[in-house]
Amino acid sequence: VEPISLGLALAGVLTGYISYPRLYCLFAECCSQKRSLSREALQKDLDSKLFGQHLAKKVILNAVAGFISNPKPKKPLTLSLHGWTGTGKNFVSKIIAENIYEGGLNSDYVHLFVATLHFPHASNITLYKDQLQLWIRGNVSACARSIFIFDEMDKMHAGLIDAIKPFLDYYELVDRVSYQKAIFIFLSNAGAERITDVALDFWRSGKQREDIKLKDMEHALSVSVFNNKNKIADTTQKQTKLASHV
Ligand SMILES: Nc1ncnc2c1ncn2[C@@H]1O[C@H](COP(=O)(O)OP(=O)(O)OP(=O)(O)O)[C@@H](O)[C@H]1O
Repeated sequence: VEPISLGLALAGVLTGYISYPRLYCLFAECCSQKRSLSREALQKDLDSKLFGQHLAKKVILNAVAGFISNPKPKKPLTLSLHGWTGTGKNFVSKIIAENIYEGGLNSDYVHLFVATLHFPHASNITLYKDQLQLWIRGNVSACARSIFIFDEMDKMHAGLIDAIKPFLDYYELVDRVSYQKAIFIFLSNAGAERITDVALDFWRSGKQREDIKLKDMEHALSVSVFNNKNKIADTTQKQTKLASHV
């Protein structure tokens, strides 16, 4: 085989490989999922890995599976997870990410922000706002199904939470970009005391933990948020208002 013909053939194959997305996606991570999310696989993961969180499991399974199977969601999926440290909020976010992208938290399409790490100085709030909005816009432009996880929401400046708000509404386009397929997950310790109180009340009255219904927790969270007129409560109230699933 002549070197020139061989070179041309190789170039042809490479061009075909790069220009044919499905083939390319066999070897590299792609925004369009390699496998669509399986409700059964997510349920299996939640059941086998996440313990003692029957309410979170149910809400997360229905919300995530329902959202991913909807070809035209009207707004992004927004989840707000509350609880004491070490109760599995980051853990369950990882499970969600892994069920959508093989790379999980390491995927190019999954972005984790930690309030105290990424936005430490209240004096830089204007800069953070601009950077965060540009980051979200850039990444959703590149991949509509981007996942953004915000940890320590209770420590996040309320102004920064306001900066996320425009992306979460029922807009078809914001500055020519659609955010309707994106997923936003907010994690915080806020409301944890009330959640424990409810669990303790159930235990004292001889009921099973699994008897706790979502409405019991929703009521407890809203009471704890609205009764506290401090800064943390303000950010928590904003957080729960941002989310369609708490
Ligand atoms: N409900 C749970 N089921 C199974 N494992 C859990 C659960 N909760 C926590 N873990 C284990 O503990 C580890 C720490 O939990 P995780 O980081 O998810 O807590 P967190 O709620 O996000 O805490 P923080 O508020 O401090 O961020 C997890 O990586 C996991 O191994």
